[in-house]
Amino acid sequence: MDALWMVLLLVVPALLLTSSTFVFYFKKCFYVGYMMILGIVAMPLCILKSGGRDIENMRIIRNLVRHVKYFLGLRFEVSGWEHLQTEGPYVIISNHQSSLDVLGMMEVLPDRCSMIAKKELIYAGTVGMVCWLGGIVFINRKKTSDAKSVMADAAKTMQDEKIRLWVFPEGTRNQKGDLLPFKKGAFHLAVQAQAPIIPIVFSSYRSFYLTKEKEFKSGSITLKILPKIETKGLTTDDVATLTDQAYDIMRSAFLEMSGPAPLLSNGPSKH
Ligand SMILES: CCCCCCCCCCCCCCC(=O)SCCNC(=O)CCNC(=O)[C@H](O)C(C)(C)COP(=O)(O)OP(=O)(O)OC[C@H]1O[C@@H](n2cnc3c(N)ncnc32)[C@H](O)[C@@H]1OP(=O)(O)O
Ligand SMILES: CCCCCCCC/C=C\CCCCCCCC(=O)OC[C@@H](O)COP(=O)(O)O
Repeated sequence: MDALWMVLLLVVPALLLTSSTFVFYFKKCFYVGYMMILGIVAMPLCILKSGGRDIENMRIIRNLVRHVKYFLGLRFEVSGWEHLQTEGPYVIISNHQSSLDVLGMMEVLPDRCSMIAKKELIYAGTVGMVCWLGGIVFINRKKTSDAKSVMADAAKTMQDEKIRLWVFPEGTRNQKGDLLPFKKGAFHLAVQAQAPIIPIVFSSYRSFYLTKEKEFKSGSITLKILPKIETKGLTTDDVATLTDQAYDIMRSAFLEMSGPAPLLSNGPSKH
């Protein structure tokens, strides 16, 4: 009987820990569960600091989230810090591979910067509530006219309240090894606010995080902050060119940092 318990208590966990599928699900569940717990901690702190929804709450969120990378075995290397030394409002754009991107965002998130997110995120329990408290702008991706009007309001707020917004121009998570064509919302936003765009490129996660293969190892992520793209004087007519310009710059940086894309059946096209 004792031997059976020995097997159950030592061998089974040892086997589980060497199973990459088990580690994958364990780390993912830990990430979601721990972020939910951090959400419980963040809520009262945000309410006490600002009394409700306020972009200043992002400082609390940033400070609370920054240590999570250690539990997941992730390291971030950031280059181009000087490009974030820009006064006033701007739009940050970055590629989007996974919800793990939140950890990288919190490494470099400037003051008075919130995000544009899909409206479904507000229902993600305590994380959703904290997103609301942090001033995240929620858009309905299925209704372009609604999303456009929310983003037009956001452009005005950026100017009036000197805030920055982070947008994922791919519009969805993507781990195909190349950037998806960019949606135009981020570029309309920057032109409407007459604010520069600061591109940030996350290197590929494929050396440590593979969703199909159920692998989640320790790994290192490079974040490259690129020089700002000015939009002063640009109008709606310039948005398509601006989108192409940002896409080309970010795609080159992504491929340079991450190696060439794996062969896809349909190669990337711009729009
Ligand atoms: C303590 C624990 C707590 C932790 C909390 C941590 C917080 C972390 C939060 C992290 C948040 C991360 C969230 C990530 C996401 O949710 S990504 C998904 C949501 N984001 C986006 O979708 C942004 C990118 N999408 C766009 O910008 C789209 O353009 C959109 C506005 C949504 C419209 O969609 P769609 O119609 O599909 O796009 P098109 O680009 O093809 O546009 C169609 C035509 O409309 C014109 N357009 C677009 N936007 C605008 C605009 N703002 N103003 C005017 N016109 C606009 C566009 O030009 C197209 O017309 P033409 O073809 O040019 O004629
Ligand atoms: C319906 C709820 C939305 C799912 C969120 C699940 C709960 C997550 C809880 C903890 C994780 C902590 C970080 C949360 C931030 C997640 C942001 C994110 O990555 O959203 C996905 C969105 O960019 C694109 O969605 P799609 O790929 O188009 O789908």
